[in-house]
Amino acid sequence: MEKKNCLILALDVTDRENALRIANEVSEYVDSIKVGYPLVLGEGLGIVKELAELAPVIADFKVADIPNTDRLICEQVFKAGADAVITHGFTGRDSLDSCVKVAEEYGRDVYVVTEMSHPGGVEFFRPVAETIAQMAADAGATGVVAPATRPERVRDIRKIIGNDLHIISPGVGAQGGSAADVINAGADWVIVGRSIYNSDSPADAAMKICNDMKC
Ligand SMILES: O=C1C[C@H](C(=O)O)N([C@@H]2O[C@H](COP(=O)(O)O)[C@@H](O)[C@H]2O)C(=O)N1
Repeated sequence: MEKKNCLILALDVTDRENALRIANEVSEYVDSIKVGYPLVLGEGLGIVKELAELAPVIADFKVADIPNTDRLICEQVFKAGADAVITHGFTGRDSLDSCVKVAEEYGRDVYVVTEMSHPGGVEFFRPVAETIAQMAADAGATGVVAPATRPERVRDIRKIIGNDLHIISPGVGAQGGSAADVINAGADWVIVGRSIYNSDSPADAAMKICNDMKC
């Protein structure tokens, strides 16, 4: 993913028409579009290829199964046209290796969740987030997901993974995180959904976030 504006749109709408409208409106401001279960369950995996015409697509399926099932999921994700996949790390090194292997076969990217951004993210992820981050680095993942709601955790995780891996950071706006603060803490991109797609002007909302970050 080329870094231009440091902004990833989390397109968590559930209908194709709205998704394509918003994606077209903000495409000049976003480096990537993250698509997850809400849109894919609503419209099918075909939406990935349509959106990939506008920007690289990150498939956020939080892949978290045994290695063989992870392999099958990642193969479908990349065949559908996604440039990257988001996986969990708590399922262990063998499952992550399976995702990374498929990504390497397709020349695509893998991002690993370390600590989630919502309040519950500290209950079980907090104690293992650094271990998962180190595993992601050791396994050759492209990067990790770390919480914009806790910029200090992004600093901690950056110390673990060094500067070779990317940090993509959700939790800006609707969850209370600041785009500028988390970029200053070491994130490479922020992931923003509701503050953009629920705005009366998604393009203006995206532009303002980009201006705030000055990345
Ligand atoms: O810890 C995580 C992991 C996960 C992710 O990015 O992998 N996300 C996703 O990031 C987006 C934030 O949306 P909004 O809150 O701006 O509307 C949503 O698509 C969430 O599913 C998090 O919010 N926190």
